[in-house]
Amino acid sequence: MHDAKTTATAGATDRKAAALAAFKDLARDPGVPKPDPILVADNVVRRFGGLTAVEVNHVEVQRGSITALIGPNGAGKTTFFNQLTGFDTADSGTWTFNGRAMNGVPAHKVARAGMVRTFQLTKALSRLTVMENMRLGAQQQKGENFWRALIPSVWRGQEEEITERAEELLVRFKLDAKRDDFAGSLSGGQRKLLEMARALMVRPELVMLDEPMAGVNPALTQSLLGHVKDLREQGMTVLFVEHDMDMVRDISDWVIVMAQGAVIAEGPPSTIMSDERVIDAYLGAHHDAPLSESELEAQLHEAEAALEAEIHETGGITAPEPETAEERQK
Ligand SMILES: Nc1ncnc2c1ncn2[C@@H]1O[C@H](COP(=O)(O)OP(=O)(O)OP(=O)(O)O)[C@@H](O)[C@H]1O
Repeated sequence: MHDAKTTATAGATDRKAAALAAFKDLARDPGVPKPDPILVADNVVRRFGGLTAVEVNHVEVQRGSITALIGPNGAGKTTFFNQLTGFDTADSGTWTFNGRAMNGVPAHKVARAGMVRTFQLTKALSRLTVMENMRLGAQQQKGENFWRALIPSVWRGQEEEITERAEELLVRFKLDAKRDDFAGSLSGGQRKLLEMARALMVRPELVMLDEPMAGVNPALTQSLLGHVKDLREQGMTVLFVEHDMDMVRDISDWVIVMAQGAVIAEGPPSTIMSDERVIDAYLGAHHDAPLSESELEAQLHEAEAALEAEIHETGGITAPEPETAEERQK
């Protein structure tokens, strides 16, 4: 039965309710099948020398949900993200996004297919302005099309569309006043917002966030949480890695737990931390000391160098490729 109140708030409540309904009767087993998975991974293995960083037998991510991926330090969460999004090459394994095989697909094509990620250490290039970072989000995630770039009327139209989309997102993320500031002048939290806004330039279906709350001061916490919930309200699927259990409890519909490279448990956020397998994994884990300022800075430089190399490969920040349904299928 629909009364006036439920109708008035239908947009927000329906999405959350639909996500929760999808998980309602699921077993709490690792790899449990979901009613409508957008992402399905099988036997994904990544080794570094003698260390097996990832060994995921089977996992599914439910479409339209906010799913948290948690686990102790070194569990393989970021490495697993890297495999799925084409930023690193798995030793073996297969995975599909919307039913389409994605293993071996390079990062910009993964993004073009509608699956984007953000980074633990934000990759916002500090020597580019906020707007330039946004424009780069459209181009860099989509790759270059040499022939289209030769037809000025085509790319001029796209340039306008890209600028318009960037402006719209900057307003939504309250970064429009910073449009012409260097990304390097932003606070940690503002960089996280920029990273999320930049990922949305390609209108993704699945947004993968790597520790969206790390380094964010409390003043921006609620705003970031709101933006993540908003992604689901707009029909996107969210998979995020996070250590902050308050955030996990607050926003996720379902939690997947990794330890020592494998998925060891799944369940609702309200009870997952009382699962014995999860307690054992956290108690048995080696706890790293938090990174020092200089270690964080060094990692940021490394991430920027990697991104700069990537930009160099894809050829700068001009002449982005158009986005059409036909192009996305390629
Ligand atoms: N490029 C690499 N070379 C060698 N070992 C690596 C590399 N990347 C990750 N590892 C190792 O793989 C394991 C998994 O690391 P990963 O960063 O994926 O874990 P995580 O769950 O994301 O951890 P955290 O929560 O601390 O970010 C760790 O033991 C890590 O040291």
